[in-house]
Amino acid sequence: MVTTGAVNEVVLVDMNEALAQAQAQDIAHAVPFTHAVTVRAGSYAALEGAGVVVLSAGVAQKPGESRLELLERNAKVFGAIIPEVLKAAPDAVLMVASNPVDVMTQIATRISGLPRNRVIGSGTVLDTARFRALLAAQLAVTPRSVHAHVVGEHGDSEVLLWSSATVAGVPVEQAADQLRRSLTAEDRAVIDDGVRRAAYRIINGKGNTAFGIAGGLARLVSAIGADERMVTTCAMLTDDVCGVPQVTLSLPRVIGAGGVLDTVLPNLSAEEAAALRHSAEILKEATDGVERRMGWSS
Ligand SMILES: NC(=O)C1=CN([C@@H]2O[C@H](COP(=O)(O)OP(=O)(O)OC[C@H]3O[C@@H](n4cnc5c(N)ncnc54)[C@H](O)[C@@H]3O)[C@@H](O)[C@H]2O)C=CC1
Ligand SMILES: CC(=O)C(=O)O
Repeated sequence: MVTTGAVNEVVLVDMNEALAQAQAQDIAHAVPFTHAVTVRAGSYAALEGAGVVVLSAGVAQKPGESRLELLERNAKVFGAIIPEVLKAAPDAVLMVASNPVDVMTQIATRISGLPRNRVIGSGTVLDTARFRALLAAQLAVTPRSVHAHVVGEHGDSEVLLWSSATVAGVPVEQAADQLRRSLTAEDRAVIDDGVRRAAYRIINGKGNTAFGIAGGLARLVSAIGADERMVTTCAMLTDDVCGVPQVTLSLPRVIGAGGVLDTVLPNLSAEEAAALRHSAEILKEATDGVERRMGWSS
């Protein structure tokens, strides 16, 4: 957020106050090279007046662990922090990054009692970026010129929408022919694996992922601040996804002042629709289970 100038103030809150102080100082020392942003650490009270509060507290995956395995631990953390956040910043948009992000977004929606469009999960904003980056490299164009989306879970069951992926409005298979680049079934399988397994590979190599999600969160925050009506994939509690009711997952959403303003359902092939339904069912089961166990079922 500091490097993009998306905001004019960043406050870091963490139960490890020394860590928050140290991170705030380190980040503040980059400010002279970037934008006029104030960066400081503080208590929950320091969030007063915040336009967006990013929730990234909790535990992260260890090498080999899936996102869904973090569920119970992070649900308890959200039970503790969300009331504190809302006491200080009752008008903020909540942006959830903690994993498993789709389920955590639904939990945040329930605990906060806020309208669902004010509780956004980063969801597949990162997977969509990974898809665009890998597809762009394959086609030798810049990622910004590739329009392609990943929908469903931010996790193992996510769905790469190949059927609607385009460059200059041209379906990617045809674009690849015109650009004299290979995009065979094997190439597509490598890209699919590169997107779906990216977090596992990065966590194996460096212990966490940080820069990609930071880029995605900063982009979402700036779209809210500038009331941009930017369309990007992110997660929100949704009435019906391919026949699965009341499930939180990612679809392309219109982001502006106040959070999610609208949703666009892309055209799906029969295979993509079946995969999205499967992803929705996995998330529905995980969310219903944790809500029951935590006594939050309505
Ligand atoms: N949505 C996405 O695409 C991504 C999500 N993540 C998720 O974000 C979360 C954080 O990841 P990292 O920053 O790598 O982990 P981390 O372990 O470095 O940071 C988590 C922080 O939460 C704090 N914390 C824990 N319980 C707390 C509480 N009750 N109150 C206040 N602070 C508390 C800890 O002190 C720690 O500093 C994880 O769940 C991770 O899986 C990480 C990267 C990408
Ligand atoms: C950690 C995580 O969710 C990611 O990098 O995709």
